[in-house]
This record gives sequence, structure tokens and C-alpha cells, in this order.
Amino acid sequence: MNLLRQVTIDDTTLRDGEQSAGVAFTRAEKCAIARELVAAGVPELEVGIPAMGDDEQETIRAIAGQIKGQGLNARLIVWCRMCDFDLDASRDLGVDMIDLSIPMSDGQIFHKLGQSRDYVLRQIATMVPKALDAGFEVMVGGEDSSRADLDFVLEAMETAARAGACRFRFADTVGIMEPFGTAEIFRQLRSNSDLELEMHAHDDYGLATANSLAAVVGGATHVNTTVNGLGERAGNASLEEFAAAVDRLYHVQTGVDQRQFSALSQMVARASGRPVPHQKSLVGASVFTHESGIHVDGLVKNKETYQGLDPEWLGRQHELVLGKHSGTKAVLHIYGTMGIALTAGQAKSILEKVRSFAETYKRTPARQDLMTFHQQIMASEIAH
Ligand SMILES: CC(=O)SCCNC(=O)CCNC(=O)[C@H](O)C(C)(C)COP(=O)(O)OP(=O)(O)OC[C@H]1O[C@@H](n2cnc3c(N)ncnc32)[C@H](O)[C@@H]1OP(=O)(O)O
Ligand SMILES: O=C(O)CCC(=O)C(=O)O
Repeated sequence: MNLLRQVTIDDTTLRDGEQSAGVAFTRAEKCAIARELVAAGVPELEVGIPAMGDDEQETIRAIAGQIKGQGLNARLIVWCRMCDFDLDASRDLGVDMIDLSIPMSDGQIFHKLGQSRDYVLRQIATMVPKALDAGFEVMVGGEDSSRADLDFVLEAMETAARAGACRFRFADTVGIMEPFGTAEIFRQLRSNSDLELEMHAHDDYGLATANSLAAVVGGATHVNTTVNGLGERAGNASLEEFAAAVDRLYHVQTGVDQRQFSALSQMVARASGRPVPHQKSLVGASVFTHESGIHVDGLVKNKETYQGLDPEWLGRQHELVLGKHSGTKAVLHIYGTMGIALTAGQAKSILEKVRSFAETYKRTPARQDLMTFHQQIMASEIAH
């Protein structure tokens, strides 16, 4: 595997993330999310769609004013259809780059635009120089690339490069790619073009992060992500998953501070009204919580026994709890941390109470519940 040592994250929480049905950020929320993303070291943000109108443009201007005004180093990008109306709407917003999007698949070219492949190539050749003249760096967004004829995608990329674009975004718009095919496609794109290559993945089969990693293996230089994997339908590749996996599993640097992910995730969950599932990898509330007796016993002896991913990388810690699947070692350990030394017999009696409690209340007993169990067994010992 001939991997790059670095990949650039272009986070689209504020564009595709907000396209999640029912999600609508306020200007203040968008500015706050942008600030936190940049503070976490995310180098590129896709911040909105100027063609939506004055309000969206004002929000984009506010984000740009804030980021540039504070001298922060992030490239700001807007999404546009590849047409004059959208380009004109993007002028004077203070952003650096424009994504001029145009379909690559025959289905979208014919049925959505009512056009031909020749039209697409002509539009690229005409619109890219106009956007350059307007002062933007230009990315060509290849919508629905994953259902397109790859030879046509390569032709479109060549046209884009000749017209002066610096990047091509390969969009798996309907989320039908799988990792092995993705790596192969990106190898072909990489060996035929010098453009920067960005992967835009959707999670319809739960493969957005895997496909984004595969794109990097194949030669992608940039990856589009969203916080908590927000985005159209099942969402996009999650920032947290992609950044952690590409760093820890592939040793490819993103420059993003993973210890900021919990705070970012909570902020976006609140602003989007989409709570993070307890077991969502890396940022879910329960992903470093252990109940099973054998695991807790192992972790207490040496945390390496059941740790594949160090929670400290994310500024988090393991939590050990008691529940239906606990063993006596966990009971002894957890009561020990509460300053209570149990005998083996007492631990067994408490374990029975813990199991019954967990089934009845369907939750982990809290510290106060554990104190009550202890008082009960002590009272019963005195009574006998
Ligand atoms: C895969 C993606 O995520 S692409 C991004 C999609 N995001 C969004 O749609 C969210 C924001 N969208 C909006 O606010 C609105 O749809 C707007 C402002 C962009 C456009 O609104 P309207 O002008 O009312 O058009 P509407 O959305 O109803 O229809 C889309 C039009 O854009 C055209 N269009 C779609 N993609 C492109 C493209 N890449 N280049 C040029 N035109 C395009 C369609 O053909 C259609 O025009 P037509 O009726 O002449 O065929
Ligand atoms: O054309 C692009 O920039 C990608 C648009 C997008 O969000 C998608 O295709 O899913």
C-alpha cells in the first residue's frame, strides 16, 4: 500500500450535514460549530449554499468574517450548481473556494438536467474560468460519480484541470459504493489525473467511513466528513470515525485534535436536534463503559486486555459499572473504589441483587443503589 502521509478533511457539517431532513441550524449555531471545527484543527469547511438566498449568504459572510477576522487558518468553501446564478450568489462572501457541482451519471445528466455529456463538458470549460476570474479556487463537484461511466468521469476531470480547477470531488451521491471497489476507482483516478481528489461518501449501507478510508488508500487527497455523520438520508462519513481511523489504523495525519470530538459531537447533536446514540463509535456516551464480569476483571488487572482504542486519545476514560453481566471481581472492585471492603460471600449476595435490579429497572444501579444493597446485606447478616 502506497499511502500518502497526510489527508485533508473538508468538513461539510454546515452544508450536507444541514441537508439532513428536518435539520436547520441558526446563524449563531453555524458560527459556533464553524469556530469549534476550526479550533479542533479541521482545515477546510464547506459552509453553505449561497443560491439559497440572502439569509444563507449573510450566514456564510458571518462565518467567514469570524474565521478570517480572528486570523484563523481554514479554507472556506461554498457549494454551487454549475451555473451563473449560483456563482453570482457566491461573490463577496469572503470564502476561498467554490464547489461547482454537476452530474456525472447519464441518469442525472439526462433526467435531472435534460442535457447531454457534451453539455456537461462545455459547462465545466465555461464555468471554471468564470469562477477563477471571480477570485475563487475551484473544485468541480462530480455529483453521482459512483453511478457514472468512469471514462466520462476521467474526461470531465481532464476538462476541469485544463479549465483551471484544482480539485475534483467524487461523490457517491446515493451511497452505493463498497470499500474494495472504491480503492480501485481512486487508484484509476489518481493514475490519470494530477488534480486533488476528494471523496464524498454517503452512509446508506453503513459504509461511508470505510469507503472514505478506501478512497485514501486509492489516492484521495481530501475527504468530506460531517460531525456525527449528519447528512442526506443516512448521512455522510463521520468526522470522528474517519479522523480517528485514518490516524490510528493507517497512520495518515489529518491535523485534527481528536480530544475535541466529544464537545463537537454534543454541540452538533444539540443544534441539529439529533441525539447521539449511546453506542455511536468514539463519541457515544457508553462506548468506553464496561459491565461484563470477564472484561472488568481483565481491565482491572491490565487495561490492555480489553482496550483496542485508548479513550484518552479522545479525552475520555473507561467507566466500570455493575449490571446483569457482572462477576464478583467487579463487585469487589467497584465497592472497593467506594471505600467498602466486601468478603467474597458478600460480593456474591450483592451480585444477585445487582442482577435482579438490572432486569427490573433496565439500567445500571447508581452509587446510591449500591449503598442500599450493602446496607441490606449488612442488615440481613446482623439479623442472622
Ligand atoms: C447531492 C446534493 O446534495 S446536491 C445539493 C442539494 N442541496 C439542496 O438542494 C439544498 C438547497 N437547495 C435549495 O435551496 C434550492 O433547491 C435551490 C435554491 C438550490 C434551487 O431552488 P429552485 O431554483 O427553486 O430550484 P429547485 O430546487 O426546485 O430545482 C432544482 C433546479 O436546479 C437544477 N439543477 C440541479 N443540479 C444542477 C446542477 N448541478 N447544475 C445546474 N442546475 C442544476 C435542476 O435541474 C432544477 O432546475 P430545472 O427546474 O430548470 O430543471
Ligand atoms: O457535487 C458535489 O459537490 C457533491 C454533492 C453531494 O452532496 C452529493 O453528491 O451527495
